[in-house]
Amino acid sequence: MKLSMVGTGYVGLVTGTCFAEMGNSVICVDIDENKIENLKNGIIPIYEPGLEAMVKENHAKGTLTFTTDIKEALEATDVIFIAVGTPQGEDGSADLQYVLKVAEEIGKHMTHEMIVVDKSTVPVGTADKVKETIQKELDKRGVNIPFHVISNPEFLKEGSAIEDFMKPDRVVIGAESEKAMEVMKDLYAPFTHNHERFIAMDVRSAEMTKYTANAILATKISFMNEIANICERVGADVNKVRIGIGSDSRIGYSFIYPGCGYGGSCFPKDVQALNKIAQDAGYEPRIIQAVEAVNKDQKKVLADKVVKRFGEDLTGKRFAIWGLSFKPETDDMREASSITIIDELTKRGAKIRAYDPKAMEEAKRHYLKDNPNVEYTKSKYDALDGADAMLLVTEWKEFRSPDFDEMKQRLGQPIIFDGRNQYNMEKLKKKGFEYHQIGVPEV
Ligand SMILES: NC(=O)c1ccc[n+]([C@@H]2O[C@H](COP(=O)([O-])OP(=O)(O)OC[C@H]3O[C@@H](n4cnc5c(N)ncnc54)[C@H](O)[C@@H]3O)[C@@H](O)[C@H]2O)c1
Ligand SMILES: O=c1ccn([C@@H]2O[C@H](COP(=O)(O)OP(=O)(O)O[C@H]3O[C@H](CO)[C@@H](O)[C@H](O)[C@H]3O)[C@@H](O)[C@H]2O)c(=O)[nH]1
Repeated sequence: MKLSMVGTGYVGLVTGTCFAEMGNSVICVDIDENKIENLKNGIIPIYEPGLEAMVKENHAKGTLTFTTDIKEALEATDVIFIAVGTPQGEDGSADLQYVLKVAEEIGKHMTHEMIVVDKSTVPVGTADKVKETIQKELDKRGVNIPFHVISNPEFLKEGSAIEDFMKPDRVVIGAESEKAMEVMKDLYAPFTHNHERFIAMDVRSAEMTKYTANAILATKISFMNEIANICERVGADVNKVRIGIGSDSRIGYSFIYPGCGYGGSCFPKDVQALNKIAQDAGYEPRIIQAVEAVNKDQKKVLADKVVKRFGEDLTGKRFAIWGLSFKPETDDMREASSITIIDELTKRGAKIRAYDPKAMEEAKRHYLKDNPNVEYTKSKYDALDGADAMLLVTEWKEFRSPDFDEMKQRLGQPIIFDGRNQYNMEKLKKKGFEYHQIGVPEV
């Protein structure tokens, strides 16, 4: 099939590349000239395991091409995906300006019948807005070209995006047009043929499915963080409670890991967008509001523990931070808990030495660029030298089994605040560490 992908970010680049890998011909479009130029030269804008090799291979074969010209893409293809950002607007709602701008461009330049697939996460009713926008442009041109707008929300996770896309739990398509639904079935057949994973529905339900999936996952995390906060106040250990409940298959083990809050480009904005969708429809969504409120506080919990241990004034103190990205296996810093934690510590006078396997450039360039109290180190151990404590914020694999003897030698004081409950409490205590976790009573 001949496809275009508008927006070559995490979703667009991964989706376009995976479709090309399955033998389709894909044109990726982005307004960011620098990004497109880099992609043409084999420079990948994001870190995502397995992506670079796949992009280069398909680009070399000519099945994956890059352009800033949507006109060229519209002329050469029959299906166009919209995969641009839908960031949080000032009132919490999803900002649709990028999606509608693409719709406008489609209406201005389409030359033949097109299937327009919305892959961005958008509020219920957006497909209608996309349709109206395209139609308005066609009317201005005085042409009558048929088109179908359908919804195909994306469920991939950063850090395992290729794997998630290649082996999806499900593919959700919302479409009113049978013709468009059949085209989508054919397109996704190589990804869904082993099991019945293709789920067809109406457009509005498909749009709502995406927000519901993210909101329930975020709810599990905030719920478990709340349980963790209760556990440590009543002398229970959330690590044991987690295993105790996960063994019930109705509850399950996934997404019940407590920690220093959820981040990323999706949960924070999508939970708030769902709140706004509900309010606009005249409903006050109390659970969803609580999920967001608990998460906001949870991002401060690790810093609160440091303050409780060292006092409000942290002048003259230095802390090592292990992990900056919002989760392992990505360089994405959007809404990362590390930003809140570092801000809480440095505003009280502390200095930070941070290490992350992939996200330090991103942190330096954007997210922590205005904070002069943060230094970056070449290795995880270098961050420890003389520090008053180490804070583990992101559970990268290389932090899972560190050399605790070297850590003890390097740290000024053998103190660890673990925001992801990675180590064995008894063993660390025997080695002479003071070790703090989330949801475990302080002794
Ligand atoms: N990141 C994820 O893991 C993930 C997963 C599922 C769904 N989503 C959703 O997918 C959408 C895209 O997210 P993302 O993380 O890939 O975003 P992103 O910010 O990484 O990428 C968006 C890209 O769109 C480009 N763009 C903006 N306007 C454009 C235009 N008019 N024409 C062409 N290109 C344009 C930008 O330059 C950018 O490269 C969002 O709605 C998001 O909520 C994201
Ligand atoms: O038990 C858990 C699981 C996750 N997290 C945190 O939750 C955040 C999000 O993690 P994850 O869901 O793995 O990453 P994302 O790449 O943001 O993926 C989510 O958001 C995407 C964008 O909408 C969806 O497509 C995915 O299905 C959905 O999992 C991270 O900060 C994690 O540290 C926890 O604190 N505890």
